Amino acid sequence: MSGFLKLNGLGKRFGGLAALTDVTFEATEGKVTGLIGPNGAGKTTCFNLLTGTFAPTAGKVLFQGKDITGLPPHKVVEAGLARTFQSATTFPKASVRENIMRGALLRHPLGPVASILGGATAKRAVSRAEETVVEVMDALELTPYADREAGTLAYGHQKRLGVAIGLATRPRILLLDEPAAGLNPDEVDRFGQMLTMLKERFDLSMLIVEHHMRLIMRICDHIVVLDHGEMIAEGSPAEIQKDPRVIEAYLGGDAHAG
Ligand SMILES: Nc1ncnc2c1ncn2[C@@H]1O[C@H](COP(=O)(O)OP(=O)(O)OP(=O)(O)O)[C@@H](O)[C@H]1O
Repeated sequence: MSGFLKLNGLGKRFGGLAALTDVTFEATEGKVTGLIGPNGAGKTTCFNLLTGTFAPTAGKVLFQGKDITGLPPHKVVEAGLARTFQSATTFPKASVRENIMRGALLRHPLGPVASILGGATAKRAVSRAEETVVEVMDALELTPYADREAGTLAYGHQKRLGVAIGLATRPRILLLDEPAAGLNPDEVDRFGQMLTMLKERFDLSMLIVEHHMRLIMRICDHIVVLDHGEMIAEGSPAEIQKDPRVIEAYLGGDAHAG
């Protein structure tokens, strides 16, 4: 099976609850794929299966031809697939620069021997990571806040830091989990422009879970819709907007359309 990021018959049960059933789609290289659906549809579960937080109970995940099903999170990152988080900062007491540096060192960890002995390889890895941090801070307009404690940043900047940490792992595909949640409409628009710019600048593919429909419709090339753990539609933004099953899922549920 060829393809970029392929989910094949993916399923997850939590005890008696089928959180995800037989989900099959592909996120294409160089494109932005949206994953949408009402609350409880299974979007976060799907992300957790892709990033190694949980192992699926059925199906496979293939990334660039390699079976990454059930790999632990650090192996998934090494394979080139990174996620950002809904709550932005992992280390609120560390500076913005240090937080991003942790991301940069995740993809190419120094390893215990190199860390202890230092040496040319370790120095090269650190200087490569430092270059990445500078580039990522610049792209996300976080350079002025480099030395600020991450936990003291304004909310919108914390969201950007969440993206920056994922981006610093130099992924081939970035998974964004509700990156615009809690932003005001102007901030959402700016965020959308920023994501489009990041995609070009870092030659990225993206898979994005988001409730802000305007943002999704504007930036996605392809959209997959889940409802009650099952795929009910996929297609272009124009196709999805007029799909009767999608309209019914949203009108019948308690989703907020943003
Ligand atoms: N760790 C877990 N243990 C048990 N049930 C879970 C767990 N994680 C998710 N679920 C259940 O799986 C279903 C799908 O949840 P999930 O969080 O994936 O949906 P979602 O589409 O991301 O929702 P939202 O838009 O509200 O974030 C829900 O019924 C949820 O209660």
